[in-house]
Amino acid sequence: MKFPSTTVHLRSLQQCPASSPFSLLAASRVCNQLTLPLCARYSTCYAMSHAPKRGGFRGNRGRHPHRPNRNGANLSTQAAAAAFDQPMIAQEALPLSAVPQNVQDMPKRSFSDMAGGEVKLGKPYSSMAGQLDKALLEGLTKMGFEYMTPVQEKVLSELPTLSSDCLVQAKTGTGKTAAFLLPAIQNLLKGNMPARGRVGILVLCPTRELALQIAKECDGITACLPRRMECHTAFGGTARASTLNKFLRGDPTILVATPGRLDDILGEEQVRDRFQSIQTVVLDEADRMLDQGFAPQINSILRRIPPKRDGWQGMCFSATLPERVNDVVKCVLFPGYTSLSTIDRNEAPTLDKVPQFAITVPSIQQIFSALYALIQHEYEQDPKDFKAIVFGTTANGVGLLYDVFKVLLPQFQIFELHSRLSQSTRTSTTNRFKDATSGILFASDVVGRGMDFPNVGLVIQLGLPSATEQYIHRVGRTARAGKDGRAVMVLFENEAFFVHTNKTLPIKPYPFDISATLNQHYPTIEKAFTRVDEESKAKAYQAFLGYNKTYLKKLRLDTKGLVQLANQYAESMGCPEPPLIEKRTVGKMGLKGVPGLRIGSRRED
Ligand SMILES: Nc1ncnc2c1ncn2[C@@H]1O[C@H](COP(=O)(O)OP(=O)(O)OP(=O)(O)O)[C@@H](O)[C@H]1O
Repeated sequence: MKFPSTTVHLRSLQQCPASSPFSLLAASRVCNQLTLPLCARYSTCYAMSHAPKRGGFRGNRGRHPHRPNRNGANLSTQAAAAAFDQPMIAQEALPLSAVPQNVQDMPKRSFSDMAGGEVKLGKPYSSMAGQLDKALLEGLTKMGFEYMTPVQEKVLSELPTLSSDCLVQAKTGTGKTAAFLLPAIQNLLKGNMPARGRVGILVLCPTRELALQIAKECDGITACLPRRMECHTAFGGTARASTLNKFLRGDPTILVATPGRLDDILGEEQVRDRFQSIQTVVLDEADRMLDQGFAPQINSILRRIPPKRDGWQGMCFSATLPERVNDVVKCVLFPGYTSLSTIDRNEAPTLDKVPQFAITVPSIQQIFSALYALIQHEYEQDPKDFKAIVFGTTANGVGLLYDVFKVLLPQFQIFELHSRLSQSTRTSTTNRFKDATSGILFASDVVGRGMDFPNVGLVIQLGLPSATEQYIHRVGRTARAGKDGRAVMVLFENEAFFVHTNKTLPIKPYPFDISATLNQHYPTIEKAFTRVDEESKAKAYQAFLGYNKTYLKKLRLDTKGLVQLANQYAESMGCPEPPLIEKRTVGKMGLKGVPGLRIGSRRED
């Protein structure tokens, strides 16, 4: 294990019984709280213990401290060592008798509470008194945000002014949302508040779920302001008229929107009028917002709101900022903008503490049994509060996984989230999975970026992610806010190139050989598929063809090979013959005349 080499000024050492890592951590927290007001410089007291033989203290996922840690790391030591990046000047830790008996009495959700080690402690928010409005600080306290995360600290202390243009990169789950909301809101509070009914801050993000999540965090931050600051949302999948009505009748000082719906409602002059006092435009998941999919809508939005030269602030945030982004950010950032990053140039872009693995099976027909075996194995290793996300490649593919795995794994609470569901179902499932202590979510990329599902300990990716960045964001659904997590890819032979071509990603072969168990699962899986609707299989088959058609070269396949592969996939779903596919669809996919397809209509006349 690598420890940071920063010099540590150890001023005081307090010993406590080795058998009690909880008390140890609690003592260090109390020490931190007591020393806060005393120190002009930031000071921290750290917990460090000899971990039990095979593992260590697992952080605040609520595990028993003596349970073995599957990652094999001594986490309490790791946490303390990582935290050693900060000088220690605590005068004296308290005797253990002074530590509250119930660790849950401690402030919740503070990164300093988390023994994960990756997210180092930042300055306390209380040190921002005078720079951030008192009511905002109160809101943060209520949310349990006691210390700044590194990206929050960087943005709040290194931006030339709180209204400066910036491009900011920080790893997934490290608090970027508050890092852009705080300066933008503070900027309004210091005299730039728009008139009633006008938008002061516009946040653009790629999905509806993320828009709701950002709005919720915004409401938390502004909760203690003496005058309510309304945060509205605008996204597709909801009635346009009611969104518009709410927006026009309300006082949307902050608007969080997805590009399509905003572009649509900006067609109304009344709506455009509301943007005349805009102060800040944020692109969250900026690389996604500026890619070819969204760029036309973003450009159209930017043409309809006051021009950049009017002086509004542009903020672009993401965990992934590939080079190509620099060419396009100029639509929202003026030259000379501030670039901030908490990620070292040579560092892997994923969280260091997430062990990442890949399982490669020889044929596509083994993919379902491999996933089944993997989930079972992971669960057996760590059954308490088992909460996982399984990403599939397409909405219909995910729908199929949900259908079969709810039969295969009746002991779990199973969820599905993808674009083929109604918006109300998507919203309620998102909320239920956020609140769930355990369960398995089968998801498409609608929740691949930005979404914060607390305590997800495992992310599985089945098949190829659409890009390296997407892989990184999906992995980032685990180990958020300083917690632990693991990530596993399940690929078949032709897809294995992903691991070899992405050398910067620390993906290792899965440490347990599941291949021996695959055969024994076939009958169970076969049986489960008899309970899955044929239409669900047909849709998944078609989606499989469409998705993999875009990767033909990388998969080292021609169109004939692709159809053969899809037919094997259908066979593994228990289809006696390949599902019918409409002539029109075959044409659209560019598969006209390819042998192996069964052309015809599935609709019963
Ligand atoms: N200072 C803080 N103290 C405690 N918790 C925090 C703090 N800042 C953020 N969080 C929590 O950490 C989690 C992750 O934050 P957030 O969603 O903003 O991360 P992110 O960097 O935007 O992630 P992604 O790259 O996936 O979009 C959330 O639950 C958030 O409420």
